[in-house]
Amino acid sequence: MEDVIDLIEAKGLHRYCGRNGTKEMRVKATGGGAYKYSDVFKVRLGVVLEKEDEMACLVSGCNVLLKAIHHEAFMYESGTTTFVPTNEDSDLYPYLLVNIGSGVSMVKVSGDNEYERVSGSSIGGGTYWGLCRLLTQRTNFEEMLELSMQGDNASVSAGIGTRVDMLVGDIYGGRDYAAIGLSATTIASSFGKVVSQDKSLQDYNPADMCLALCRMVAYNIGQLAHMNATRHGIKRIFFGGFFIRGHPYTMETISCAIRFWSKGEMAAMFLRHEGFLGAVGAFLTVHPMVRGGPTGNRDAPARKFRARFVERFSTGAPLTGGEVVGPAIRDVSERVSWLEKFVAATASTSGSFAPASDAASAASAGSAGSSAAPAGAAGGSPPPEAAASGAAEQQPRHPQQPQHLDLPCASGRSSGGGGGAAASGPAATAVVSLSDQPLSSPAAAAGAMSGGRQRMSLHVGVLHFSTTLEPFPLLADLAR
Ligand SMILES: Nc1ncnc2c1ncn2[C@@H]1O[C@H](COP(=O)(O)OP(=O)(O)OP(=O)(O)O)[C@@H](O)[C@H]1O
Ligand SMILES: CC(C)(CO)[C@@H](O)C(=O)NCCC(=O)O
Repeated sequence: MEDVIDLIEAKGLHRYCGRNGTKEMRVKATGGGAYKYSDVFKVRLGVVLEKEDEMACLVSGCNVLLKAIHHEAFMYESGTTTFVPTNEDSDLYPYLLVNIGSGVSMVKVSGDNEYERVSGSSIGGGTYWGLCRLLTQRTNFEEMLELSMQGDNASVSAGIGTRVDMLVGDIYGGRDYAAIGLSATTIASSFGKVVSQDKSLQDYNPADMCLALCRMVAYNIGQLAHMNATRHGIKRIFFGGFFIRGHPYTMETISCAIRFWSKGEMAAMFLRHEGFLGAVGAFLTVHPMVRGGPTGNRDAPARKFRARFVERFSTGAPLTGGEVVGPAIRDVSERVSWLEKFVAATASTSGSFAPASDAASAASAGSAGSSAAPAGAAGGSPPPEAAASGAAEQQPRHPQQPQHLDLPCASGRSSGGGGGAAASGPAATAVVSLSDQPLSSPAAAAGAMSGGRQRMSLHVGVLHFSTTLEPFPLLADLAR
C-alpha cells in the first residue's frame, strides 16, 4: 500500500479532480482496505475513500462484466480455453460466484441486485501464499506461480517416496480404486507422502511444494463450490479473485474438481477480469451503467470508449513458457506509463462522461495487486461443450502446458473418463454459448431473457494500481 500511495503522490493522481484539481478528491473503494487505509489516504493524499459494500460490489461488477464483455467468461480444461459468451440476452442467473482472494466468498447471484453470500472458506489465496512462503522461503507471488510450473507434486515416474502428495496408487500398490472412480494417480492425501519419508524441509524441491499447495487449495475450493452449488440448486459457477491469475494449474484443478464431483455435468467458468470484480462494482456506483434514451446518445463516444477499453484491458496474467507475463508487482515505477496514458485519455474524454458524483475513480483497496487473465490455451480435445460451438478460433497463448496433471479427478468418474492429464497438441480456443451450460431452472432463463435490455458498456477507471506488459493501443491513441 505504501508503494501505491507513493505512486499516486509521484504522479499527482490525487489532483485529477475538478477544474485544475481544485476539488477534494473522493474515490470509491471497497473491501477491507477501504476501511483499513481510509486514514492513510486522507492524511497523506487528502483523498476521501467512499466505502462501498464488498459483496454488493463483487456481484454488480461481475454482472456488468458478464453482460458487457462478450468474452468475459471461459472454461479451461485439458489445456483448452473455451469462451462462453455472456451478454444481456443470455440466461445468466442464477449462478454461484466464488471469489478467491485471501479468503473465499461464495455468493449465490439470482438477479441484477439479488444475491446472498451462502458460504465462505478461510482456505484461500492467503493460505496458498502464506504456506508457500513458510515452506519455500520465497516471498514473491509470481515466483511461486512460476515455480509451481516446474513442480511435480506426485509423479509416479519420479518413484515412490520422492514427492509430497500421496496418491491412490501409493496406497493401493500402484492400482486404481476403480470401484469408487479413483485412478492410481488421483491425489489421496495432499502432502501425505511426506509422513512416510524421513526427510527434512530442505530435502524437498520448493517447486514440488508450490505445486502441491496450489492443487490442495484449488481442489478444496472447487469441491466446496460444487457442494454449495448443489445445495442451492445452481448449475453454473464462476470463479473470480486475484488468486487465480490465469494460472493453468489452478484453473485446471478447479475445473477437475467441478467435473469430477458433478459427474461431468458442470464446468468451472473463469473470468478475464477476475481480480477486478469489486473494483468494477465500486466504479459503477459512480458511473452507473450508461442508460439508453435521449440523453444516452450524447455520450455515445464515451460509451464506445468504455466498452473498448474494458475489452482491451485484459489485465492478463497468462502463463507462457512457465513465465508469468501478467502484472508483476516488482518495480512499480518502471511500468506505470500506461497509467499516465489512461489519465490523459480519461481527461481528454471526460467532458462526455457525465459523472454521477464528484468521485473520479474506484478502487478495490483490499490488496496491493491486481489483474486478471485471459488464459491462453493449448492442447487436447475440447470438452464436450466445445463441440457445440462451431466458432472455434485458433489462438495459441500457452505454448508450454503444465506437465504434471495427476489431478485428483483423473478417474473414470469424470465425463472424459480418465481425463485430467494435459494433452499436447495445437493451442485451441473455442467459443460455446452460455445456453450450452446447464440451467437450473427454465423459468429463471425465461425471466432473464425478458425485458428488452440493451448491451451495456462501461468504463473501468483506475480500479487497482497494476502494472502490466499489455500494450494499450486504444489509450495510446487517445492520449496522442
Ligand atoms: N502479485 C501478487 N501479490 C500478492 N498476492 C497475489 C498476487 N497475485 C495473486 N495474488 C493472490 O491474490 C490473493 C489476494 O486476492 P484479492 O486481491 O482478490 O483478494 P483480497 O481482497 O486481498 O482478499 P479478501 O477478499 O479475502 O479480502 C493473495 O492472497 C494471493 O494468493
Ligand atoms: C472476510 C472476507 C469477506 C474479506 O474479503 C474474505 O476474506 C472471506 O470471505 N473470507 C472467508 C471467511 C469465511 O470463512 O467465510
